[in-house]
Formats: sequence, C-alpha cells, structure tokens
Amino acid sequence: MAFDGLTIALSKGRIMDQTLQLFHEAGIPVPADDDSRKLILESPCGTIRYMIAKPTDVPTYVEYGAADLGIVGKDVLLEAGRDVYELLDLGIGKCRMCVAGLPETKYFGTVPRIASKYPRIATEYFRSLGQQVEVILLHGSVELAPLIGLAERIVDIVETGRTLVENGLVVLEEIVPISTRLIANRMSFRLREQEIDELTRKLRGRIDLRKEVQV
Ligand SMILES: Nc1ncnc2c1ncn2[C@@H]1O[C@H](COP(=O)(O)OP(=O)(O)OP(=O)(O)O)[C@@H](O)[C@H]1O
Ligand SMILES: O=P(O)(O)OC[C@H]1O[C@H](OP(=O)(O)OP(=O)(O)O)[C@H](O)[C@@H]1O
Repeated sequence: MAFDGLTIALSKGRIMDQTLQLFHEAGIPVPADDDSRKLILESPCGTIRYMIAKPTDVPTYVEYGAADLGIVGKDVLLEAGRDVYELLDLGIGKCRMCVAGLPETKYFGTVPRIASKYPRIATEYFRSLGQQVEVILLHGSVELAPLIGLAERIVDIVETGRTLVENGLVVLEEIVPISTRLIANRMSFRLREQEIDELTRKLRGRIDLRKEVQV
C-alpha cells in the first residue's frame, strides 16, 4: 500500500541529531537510531517518513512536493530562494551570517571581491548597501580566501568564532541571525492542515519549554 503519512526531509549533518532529539522530546515518532545507510526511514508506527537529504537540497524537495515538510537552516533557505512556507524557528543550529576579513582589510582592486558559499545572500546584502562587489563562489574553507589574496572579505557563518580567530580574521558586519527552520510545501500545508498543525503545535510546545528552562 502506498505511504499516506507525512514525509519530512531532514538535513543530514550538523543539525540532524539535534532535530531528531527535539522531535523525540516533542513526542513526535522518530526512526530507531541505527547505523544504516538508508535514506528513507519510517517511524515505528508508520505515520511519518523521514528523508535524509543534503541540507541545500531540502528546500527543493519541499517546493516540488517530494516532501511535505523540511528541516533546514535559515542560511540555506535564504540562499535557495525557494517557494515554500516557513512555519517555525526550531531554536537549534544557531549562528550568524557575517561579513568577515582581516582586521585591516586591504583592497586589491576597485571592486572588492567577496568569497562565499552564499553568493545570493552576499550579492543581496551588498546591493542593499549600494556597494558594488564581485562575489566569488567557494564551497568550503572560505576563510582561506582573504588569507591568500583571493578576496578581501568573506560572507560566511560564524558560530563560536573559533575559525575566524584561529585564522586571524574578524567579524566586520553582521548580516542576519541564523537558526534551523521547519518549512512546508504550499499544497501540503492546505491539504494536510490537521497533521501539520498537530506536529507544529507539539514542536512549538517543546521549543517554548526549552526557552523557559534557559531563562
Ligand atoms: N558552525 C556552523 N557552520 C555551519 N553551519 C552551521 C554552524 N552552526 C550551525 N549551522 C547550521 O547547520 C546547517 C547545516 O550545516 P552542515 O555543516 O551540516 O551542512 P553544510 O554546510 O551543507 O555542509 P556540507 O557543505 O559539508 O554538506 C547550516 O545550514 C546552518 O544552518
Ligand atoms: O564560528 P565557528 O564555530 O568556528 O564555525 C564557523 C565555521 O563552521 C562552518 O564551516 P564548516 O565546519 O561547515 O566547514 P566548511 O568550511 O567546509 O563550510 C563555517 O563555514 C565556518 O567556517
């Protein structure tokens, strides 16, 4: 029989364990913790199907309806620019999107070069300031760019600040705070309103409780 529960695309990697822990605490069924390489996992009761996806692909699965819901960082969401509903801030995966560089930024050309894994966020940010820049796409270890003269600045995530400090870089500007979000496919949100509402309510209750404990 075809699966007729909710399909949720999870971001694998850094935020996956914290996401499953939050779901578990909220009383939402999660798959058993095993070491399998399976990419589709059903909850024991069969009501939820989890897809284990690369974070940058989660908004795509959700926009096209391959998943009803998705769990993804706000950084990925802003960069992807997909047509999805953002339902909830899960309060995990907290960090900041920043402009960083050497303390005394040297300009190599008339148009500053900005290296980033987030070309859209970087372009829109500098456009909003009316500054002309050239954005260079990198896929990781972005902090290298100002150290070896590829770019004057970077736009990247800062969490503890350790990577910047250990490479002699500093935060120059803060663009936007980042955290993990629950997103929904537009059609699913209308057609599966009750199930999605119930899941969102459970998560919100748990997130609020976590906030109270933190205060
Ligand atoms: N220090 C951090 N560095 C990167 N992302 C962080 C950090 N802290 C929290 N996050 C959040 O975790 C999400 C997932 O990060 P993760 O490193 O697992 O994926 P990724 O950046 O797509 O990795 P990769 O490119 O290696 O697949 C990010 O999109 C961001 O929202
Ligand atoms: O402020 P911190 O706590 O040091 O965290 C920030 C670093 O973490 C991320 O890199 P990641 O580990 O995902 O590797 P990457 O360079 O391959 O993107 C991000 O791109 C920064 O480099």
